[in-house]
Amino acid sequence: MADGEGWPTSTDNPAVRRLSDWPAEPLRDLADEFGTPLYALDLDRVKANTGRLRSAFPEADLSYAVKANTTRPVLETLANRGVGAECAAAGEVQRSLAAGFPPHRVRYTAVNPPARDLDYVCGLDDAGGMILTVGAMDTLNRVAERGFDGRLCVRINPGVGAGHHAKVSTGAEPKFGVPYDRAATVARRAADRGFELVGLHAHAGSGIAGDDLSDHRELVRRMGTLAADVEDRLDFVAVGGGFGVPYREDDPALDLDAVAAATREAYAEGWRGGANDTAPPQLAIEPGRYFVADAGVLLTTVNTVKPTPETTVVGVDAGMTTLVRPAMYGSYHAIRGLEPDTPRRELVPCDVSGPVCETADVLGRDRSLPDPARGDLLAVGNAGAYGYEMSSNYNSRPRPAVVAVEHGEPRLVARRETLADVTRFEAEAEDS
Ligand SMILES: Cc1ncc(COP(=O)(O)O)c(C=O)c1O
Ligand SMILES: N[C@@H](CCCC[NH3+])C(=O)O
Repeated sequence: MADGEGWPTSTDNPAVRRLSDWPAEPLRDLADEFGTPLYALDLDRVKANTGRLRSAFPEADLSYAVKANTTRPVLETLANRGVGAECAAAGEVQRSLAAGFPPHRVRYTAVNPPARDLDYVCGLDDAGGMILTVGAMDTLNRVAERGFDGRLCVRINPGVGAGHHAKVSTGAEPKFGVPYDRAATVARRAADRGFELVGLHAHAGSGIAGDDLSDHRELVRRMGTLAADVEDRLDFVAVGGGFGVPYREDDPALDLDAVAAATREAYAEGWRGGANDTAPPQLAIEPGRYFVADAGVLLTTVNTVKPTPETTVVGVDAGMTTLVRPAMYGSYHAIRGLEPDTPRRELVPCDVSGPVCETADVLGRDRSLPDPARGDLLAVGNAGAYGYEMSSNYNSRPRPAVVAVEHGEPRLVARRETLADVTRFEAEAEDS
């Protein structure tokens, strides 16, 4: 592929990139060169998404929820643009530091943190300025036991949640954060114990849609009120991520400016409700999906076509071990045929199914695809977020490869696993 050719450019910055917007030929070239199943990531789109977040929220501190996609080029791209890293585990902290996020731009949000995670984070020599977010008094005690003397943030359970599925609505789930009515006390206690309390944090859930921002507003309002109740001067109030992207081809794009306006208004309302006439702490946001979802597609090859009385089953080489979201949440991902003659083929109702021995292993049900044939290449949309990241070795399936494209130039970022990789961590049988 020649430089800049074939891919929508980063200067072309529409609010959404749909699967139908991806040019077919460069995707076919990638599949030819790297094989399938293959995740393809367009780094220029990640940059464009970053630009849109920045212009909608110019006043906010912007972090990336690393869990959405931890591949090295994505992390490097965002670290180079001054975005912070919001991490959910020691491994994410390690990856973020290695990719160049300065420690003071890294936050570790510890949810029931395993001892090994706390040992790693509290023991970092070069952790200067890193922020540890705790969501329970018990976690605060464990952090204190390890002599943590860095910056601290308290995660709040705001009592309102939102999200595309109950399984990812976190805001009201007792597991996450200090209950709202105890939060000011816990925050004050942390400050009294000598911790440098710099922030408060909450996250409603993942996949907030634009048509109903009431829960998001309520969360932000409550956080504004709480910030005013905490006597210590805070640097920031993080109101999470969760900005949704359109998964169906005709879903409307999220109106980011409207989300930003609602966030701003609700924050000011909460802060003023606390009868405080000083400026509030800086707002902080930490989207994951929004940065990367539409920057990625999953390429997969048809290996079986089976007409049945109900539908045509289209067997492909990617499945729930490659992309688990359809099986896990019933999520919809657009699927498109990429063969040059697809426009001339008749549309056929299909189920696109993977190779795993589970009924849930269907990437798309009741889809209309150009009359499928063995060897056809298909693309699955919005695969940049929580795709490769949630892939697994179930059924002893090797994980797919990942390729990143920047200015039209592809480079392999994760090689395809082999059968030998699948058993590489097995302890050798002891000689008897
Ligand atoms: C604490 C926290 N912050 C940010 C995110 C990012 O969410 P999303 O990828 O939906 O923006 C998540 C995941 O839901 C999260 O748990
Ligand atoms: N993994 C979820 C979203 C993130 C949940 C983490 N809090 C998804 O694919 O939609």
